[in-house]
Amino acid sequence: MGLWAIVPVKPLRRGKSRLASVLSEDERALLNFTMLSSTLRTLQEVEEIDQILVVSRDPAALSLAREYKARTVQEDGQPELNTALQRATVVAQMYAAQEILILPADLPLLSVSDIHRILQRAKNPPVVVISPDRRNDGTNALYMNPAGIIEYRYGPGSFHQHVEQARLKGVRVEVCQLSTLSLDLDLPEDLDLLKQIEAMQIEP
Ligand SMILES: Nc1nc2c(ncn2[C@@H]2O[C@H](COP(=O)(O)OP(=O)(O)OP(=O)(O)O)[C@@H](O)[C@H]2O)c(=O)[nH]1
Ligand SMILES: C=C(OP(=O)(O)O)C(=O)O
Repeated sequence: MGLWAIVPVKPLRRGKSRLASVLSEDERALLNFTMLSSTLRTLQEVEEIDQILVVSRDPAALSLAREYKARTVQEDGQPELNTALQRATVVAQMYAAQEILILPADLPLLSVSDIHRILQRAKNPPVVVISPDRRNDGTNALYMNPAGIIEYRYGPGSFHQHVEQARLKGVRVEVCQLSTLSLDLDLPEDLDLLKQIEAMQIEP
């Protein structure tokens, strides 16, 4: 069944640990909750997405996902992002998903138009579309058609790793640079940048 968007989420109280020097545990949990809600709201607005799937080991994250009519995959075993995504992809394939779009829950400026831009580049499969982070190091959005055509290589240098995976499989790669989607909140400097952007937007 069509296009599935998969959102991986760490336990809400544990995610964004690299912001611990500037945010308390409660603040990080609230930030994670807010960013997951906003990601799910944005995905719900994209008509082309047939199903949202959230993979997490946190019952609170999974329960929030269900409020947005998302399907859920409960993670178990050793926490590992690529394993979690692989498992979620197998579930999507069981429902005959043809296309997969992976979006982490830490993209505070993600918009519907970002997703449309990715989907515009996704014509004529087989194809992999990658939106890197602003450092051209990580992978902020990863689209593939058909589902499962490449293996997940999230972690340091994942942008180049995913490009390489696609090349190994002989699949066309589209790199989609989008300024809003390129900001993921990892480090205190990313939070500072977000605050600057938000301040600019509310000025007359
Ligand atoms: N389901 C699942 N999601 C994960 C896992 N690791 C990371 N994620 C999610 O994948 C996305 C990208 O992860 P990171 O940018 O490393 O975020 P993070 O792990 O919260 O950040 P740090 O704790 O600071 O390393 C975020 O939405 C995370 O919640 C995992 O083991 N399982
Ligand atoms: C795991 C990743 O996320 P980040 O770089 O945000 O930690 C990645 O982009 O591969």
